[in-house]
Amino acid sequence: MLSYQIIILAAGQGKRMKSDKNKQFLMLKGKPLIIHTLDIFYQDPYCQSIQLVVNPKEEADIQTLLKEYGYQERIAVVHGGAERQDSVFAGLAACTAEEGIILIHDGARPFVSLENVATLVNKAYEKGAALLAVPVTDTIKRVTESGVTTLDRKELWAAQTPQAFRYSVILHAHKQAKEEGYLGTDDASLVERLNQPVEIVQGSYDNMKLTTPEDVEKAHAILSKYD
Ligand SMILES: Nc1ccn([C@@H]2O[C@H](COP(=O)(O)OP(=O)(O)OP(=O)(O)O)[C@@H](O)[C@H]2O)c(=O)n1
Ligand SMILES: C[C@](O)(CO)[C@H](O)COP(=O)(O)O
Repeated sequence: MLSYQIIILAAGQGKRMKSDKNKQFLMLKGKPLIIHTLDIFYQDPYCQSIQLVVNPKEEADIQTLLKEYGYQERIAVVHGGAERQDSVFAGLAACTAEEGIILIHDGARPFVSLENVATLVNKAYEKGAALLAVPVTDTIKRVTESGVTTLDRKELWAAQTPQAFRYSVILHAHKQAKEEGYLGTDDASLVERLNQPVEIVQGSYDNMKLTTPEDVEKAHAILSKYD
């Protein structure tokens, strides 16, 4: 098994969660969301280092949490930017070893399995870029000025994180996107637009991102399965 570095993103505003505090501080079964996510990678012996990207205004609260949960080794706190892509770029710039495999993961996805992470890392090593994704279960309509059409569901996958890359591949893709003013909704899309191969690794529907208040109930249900 190969080791990897990971960038964990927690510098967003969590606006869609409509909560009084940022979503990474939301308590799930007595523990903050961001700690649930960190727990996963802290127990992985193949995780060499963590760049935790945060909003500078929340750094003090994050540092308090890291101290409380004893997470101070192998972790560096980095300041994020206005867009998710800016935060990833800050994380990439802060990576210590500028080679090997780098994972990029949403702090708001606390249920990824280490089994899926291991498959993903191997695939990225082999192909340069890979992401976890799940087949879309809805019927998806494309709505444009010329009307409504139905996309072929067999071809549709919902992108998740982690997404994994050889460091040189993702750094180059981010630099190109920055230069050209391109803003993507994930990191794999920055590699795709350079016509470089990106592989899908089938993940789990449990690897949800907590985005809206309804997701908190779903997250509690997932956690209950492991009680
Ligand atoms: N400028 C940003 C924006 C997002 N993120 C992180 O990227 C992940 C996925 O983003 P999303 O769920 O969209 O989070 P927010 O941007 O915080 O949510 P919202 O769009 O509702 O404000 C989150 O863990 C979030 O903290 C980040 O590090 N920096
Ligand atoms: C990369 C990602 O997880 C894709 O699902 C991303 O964080 C999506 O963010 P969004 O703002 O909820 O599209």
